[in-house]
This record gives sequence, structure tokens and C-alpha cells, in this order.
Amino acid sequence: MATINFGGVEEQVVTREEFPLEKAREVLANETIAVIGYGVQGPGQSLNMRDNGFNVIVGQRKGKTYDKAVADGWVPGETLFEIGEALEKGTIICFLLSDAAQIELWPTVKAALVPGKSLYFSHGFGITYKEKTGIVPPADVDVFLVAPKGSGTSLRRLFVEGKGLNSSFAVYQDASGNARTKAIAMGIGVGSGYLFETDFYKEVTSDLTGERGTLMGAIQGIFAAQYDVLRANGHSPSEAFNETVEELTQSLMPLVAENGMDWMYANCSTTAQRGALDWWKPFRDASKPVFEQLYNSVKSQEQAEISITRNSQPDYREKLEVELAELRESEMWQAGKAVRSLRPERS
Ligand SMILES: NC(=O)C1=CN([C@@H]2O[C@H](COP(=O)(O)OP(=O)(O)OC[C@H]3O[C@@H](n4cnc5c(N)ncnc54)[C@H](O)[C@@H]3O)[C@@H](O)[C@H]2O)C=CC1
Ligand SMILES: CC(=O)[C@](C)(O)C(=O)O
Ligand SMILES: [Mg+2]
Ligand SMILES: [Mg+2]
Repeated sequence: MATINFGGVEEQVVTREEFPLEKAREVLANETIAVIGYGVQGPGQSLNMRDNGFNVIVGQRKGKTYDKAVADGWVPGETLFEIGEALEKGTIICFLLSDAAQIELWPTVKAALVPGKSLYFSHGFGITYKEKTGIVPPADVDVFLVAPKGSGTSLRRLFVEGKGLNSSFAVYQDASGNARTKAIAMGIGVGSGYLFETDFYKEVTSDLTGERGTLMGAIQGIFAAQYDVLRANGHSPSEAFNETVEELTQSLMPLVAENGMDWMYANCSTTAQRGALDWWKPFRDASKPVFEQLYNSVKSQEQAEISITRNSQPDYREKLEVELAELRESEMWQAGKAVRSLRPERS
């Protein structure tokens, strides 16, 4: 573990230097890694591990996603199987169905978990909310997680570009005495940048907060609020979208990603800097109560309950699509579509 000072707080993290890919390959040399589910994380993690030289198979039910797996180079009967067969062949079972679907498949997975196998998650959800999910693994298997901090789509794209997302890892059950090393090896195998340690509860609690907050929920909320105010005051959709979203994603966020907020500020006008420095605190103060409400709703398991109930309905995909279409068809995102089509690299 390397000790890194994160803003004055020292933390132990695992880097690729101290745990190189060759070591990860050695640790998992005798394992058959079965990736169950080929939705978003499934492809990213399985393809990265395959390209990294691990022994990987995919278990996916027949249908559109199964065909996608074939198109990605997984060979039926060799590296691609129905879920039951993959569960039988795998020694590390990567449970990468959606969190709600994991509940339904759990009895099947549990039956395949003979002593000596490992159960791998990419979220603390199933285990933390075990009273709701019924996911209680047998005592004689290792149970750990590696949670890439980003979409499986980005995990794959960055890997192909020679970059990597950071991931957290956690051990819930160490039956073999080697669970932690296996977890880290899996983390390196899926293409993580560095790995930081957590536990299942902290992973799910921070993750549910982040995705409902600044990463996805809050960002759309704040975009919509500013866009609406600009439009209500007579600004065109094009002007409102550029001033709300396009400039942020194309110009300013890459600067934040590169070198932090003050660096982005420093590359803007003194007029902008004066205003931003004066206004960020009112925005923080206005939104903090909502973040506190959100955190409490995660902590009380209300968010888990909602997620399970809503995503277990037979028509949840159709309903999600209706809500996504509402976003897509809103004036702001339709304006965005037009703006994107005019980016110089697209014309
Ligand atoms: N989407 C992402 O990028 C991230 C996901 N995670 C976690 O990774 C895990 C997997 O999530 P996603 O990749 O988003 O999953 P997903 O929602 O894309 O679904 C994965 C697969 O589940 C299969 N499936 C659904 N219901 C099924 C059922 N009843 N029986 C058999 N197969 C079924 C689908 O065919 C699909 O291949 C979850 O624990 C999630 O929280 C963690 C980090 C990011
Ligand atoms: C991409 C990710 O890490 C999220 C937002 O937590 C998720 O998809 O669940
Ligand atoms: Mg996440
Ligand atoms: Mg998440």
C-alpha cells in the first residue's frame, strides 16, 4: 500500500506500480473468472480482463445482449455460456446483473457457490441491504467487491486509450485468507487506475449519494434551473444551452479535470473569477440542505427500497425509457442535440 496525502489526510491506496498486472495475473492464474451479466459493467470489465490476459468467461441469458457479447468476440460454448453453465465453470463469480435483478437470480447463484469459490460484486448494495435482497452468501466463500468509479462504458474506453478509472475495493468475507489479495488483483485486472479501500456499507452509501447528487441528479437539476431562468428572460435556446452546458463540458470541465478548480478559474477572465468566487458559496449553502436530505434518505435505506421496488417491476425498462425520453425531448437537451451537431469535428 502506498501512503498518499489527500488534502491533509493520509490514506493507504494500491497503485499499479506496487501491484503490477503481472502480479495480478499470478494471483488469479488458477481462477476462471465468470462475468455474469453483460449490461454496462459486464462488457467493460470482462473485455478489459480478457485483454489483460486473464481467464474470463461470460454468462448471459439469450437475447440482444447475448448477441452483443458474440459481436464483442465471446465464443458460444468456449467463453460465452448461459448463466447456469458459467456459474458452474467459474471460480470467481462476478455478479454484474442490475442490483434489482440480483435478487431474482440469487438462489441460482447461491446454489453454485461451492466452498473455495469467490463471489465478486461491483457495488455494496446486495450485501448491505441483505434484509431486503436476501443475498446472504455461504460462509465458506470469499466475498469482495471492486467498484469502478464510473460507467462501464468509460472503463472500457479509457482502458483502450491506455488510461484508467479509479476503483474502490472491499472485503466482506475472507474464507480463504486470501480474499483481499484476490480483490486487489481483480481491481488491477479490470483496468483500475489506483484502488482505495472501503467497506460494503460505505461504498453503497457514498455511491448512491454521489449518483443522486453532483454526478447525475444535482447536475441535471442545476442545468435545468439556470436554463429555465435564461429562457424566461428572453435568451435563445442556443445561447441558454451554450451558457449552461456546452461551455462546461467542452471548455471548462476538461480544465478542472486537468488541474483543479482554481486552475480553471485562473484561465477565465477576472470578471468571471470575481463572480464565481462570490457566487459559489450561496450555491453551496442553498444546496447543502438538499444534500443532507439525500444522505439521510440513503442512510435510512429509503433510496434502496425505492430502487428495489421500482426496478423489480416487469415493465421497469419501458418506464425508465419514458422518463429518459422526457429528458431527451426537453427543449434544453433538444437544443443540445443541435449544438452537438454543429461541433466542428462533427461537420
Ligand atoms: N452501470 C455502471 O457503469 C455501474 C454499475 N455498477 C454496478 O455493477 C452492477 C451491474 O450493473 P450494470 O452493469 O449497470 O447492470 P445492467 O442494468 O446493465 O444489467 C446487467 C445485465 O443483467 C441482465 N439481467 C437483468 N435482469 C436479469 C434477470 N432477471 N436474469 C438474468 N439476467 C438479467 C441483463 O441482461 C444485463 O446483461 C450493479 O451492481 C451496479 O450497481 C457499478 C459501477 C458503475
Ligand atoms: C457509473 C457509476 O459509478 C454509478 C453512477 O454509480 C452507477 O452507474 O451506478
Ligand atoms: Mg458509482
Ligand atoms: Mg452506482
